Amino acid sequence: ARRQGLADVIAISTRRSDTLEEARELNLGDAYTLDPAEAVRGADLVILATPVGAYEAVMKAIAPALEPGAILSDVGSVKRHVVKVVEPLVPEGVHFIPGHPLAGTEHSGPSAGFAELFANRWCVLTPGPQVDKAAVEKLAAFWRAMGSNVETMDADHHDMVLAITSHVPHLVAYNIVGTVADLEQATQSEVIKFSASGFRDFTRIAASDPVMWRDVFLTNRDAVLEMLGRFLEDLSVLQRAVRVGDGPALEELFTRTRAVRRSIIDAGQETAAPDFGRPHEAPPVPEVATFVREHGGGDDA
Ligand SMILES: NC(=O)c1ccc[n+]([C@@H]2O[C@H](COP(=O)([O-])OP(=O)(O)OC[C@H]3O[C@@H](n4cnc5c(N)ncnc54)[C@H](O)[C@@H]3O)[C@@H](O)[C@H]2O)c1
Ligand SMILES: O=C(O)C(=O)C[C@]1(C(=O)O)C=C[C@H](O)C=C1
Repeated sequence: ARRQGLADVIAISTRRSDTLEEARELNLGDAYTLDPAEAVRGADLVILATPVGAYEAVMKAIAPALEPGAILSDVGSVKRHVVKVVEPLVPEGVHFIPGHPLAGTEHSGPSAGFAELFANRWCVLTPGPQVDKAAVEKLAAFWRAMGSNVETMDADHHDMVLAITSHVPHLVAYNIVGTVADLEQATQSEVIKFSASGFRDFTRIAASDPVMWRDVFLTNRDAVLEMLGRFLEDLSVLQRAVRVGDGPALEELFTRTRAVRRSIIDAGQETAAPDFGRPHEAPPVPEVATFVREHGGGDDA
C-alpha cells in the first residue's frame, strides 16, 4: 500500500511492543501505537489483521474511535464468523466490508510481508446486502491497486470454497506431518531425515502459524466438516483402488490432478510476480470455486 502511494498516513497498531518495533524498523508505516483506538481515530480505512479469534476484543477496543464514513475491513481467512462477531459492534455510519486476500505464506509477523504478496492474487470481499456500493468499489480499487483481482461473494460461499481449497489442505498437512513425527518417535528411526521432497512440501504448510490456524478451525467448523467428509469419501475410493490394484482408476485421477496443477500455473497463480503499471488479465476463478458455486457444498456436491 505504501509503495503504491495508496494512503497518506499508514497507522500501525500491534499488541506487543517488540512487534511494533519490528514494524518501525522495517519502516512499514507512518505512525505506530500500542493503542488500537488511537491508530483508527480519523482513519478512512481500517483493516483488522489479527487471528480471527481476537477480532471481538479488538473491535471492542476500536469501535468508539471509528469515524462515520470510514471503511472497516479485514484479511481474516474465514468470513461468516467475522460477520457474526464484528457486525453487531460496528458503529452507525461505518461501512463494514469483510475481505480476504488469498495470499500468504507459512511465515508470520511484520518481516514476513513483502510488497508483491498480493500481486496477481485473488482478494475476496463479502459485503452484506445493505452496504454502500461506492464504499465497496473504493475498497475493491484499493486491492486492485495492489495488483489483486477482486471478486465479491457471500460469506457462506467464501467459507465453503476456502474450506476445501485452503482449510482442509492445511489440516491434511498438519496431520501427515504429525503422523510422521509420531512414527519417528515410536520407531526411534530417522524417518524425517530421509524424507523425500514431497513430504517437505507438506512440512512448509504444516509450519503455518498455530494460533491463526487454530482459530480458522474453531470458526469455520461446519464448512470444514462438510468438505472433510467429502475428502474422506474420495480417500476411501482411492484406498480401495490401491487395495484392489486398480491401475486405470489411479492413473485417471493422477492425470486429472496434474491438469489442475498446470491450469493454476497457466493462470499465473503459482508465482506472485509483481506486475504493477500494466493491466493484468484476471486468471479464471479456480475450478473448485465454480464447482461449489454451481452445486453448493451439499450431499450432491
Ligand atoms: N498467513 C496467511 O497465509 C494468511 C493469508 C490470508 C489471510 N490471513 C489472515 O490474516 C490474519 C493475520 O494473519 P497473519 O498471517 O498476517 O499473522 P501475523 O502473525 O503475521 O500477524 C497477526 C498479528 O496479530 C497480532 N495478534 C495476535 N493475537 C492478538 C490479540 N489477541 N490481540 C491483538 N493482536 C493480536 C500478532 O501479534 C500479530 O502482529 C489472520 O486472520 C489470518 O487468518 C493469513
Ligand atoms: O501458501 C501458503 O502458505 C498459504 O497457506 C496461504 C493461504 C492458502 O491456504 O492458500 C493460507 C491461508 C489463507 O487465508 C490464504 C492463503
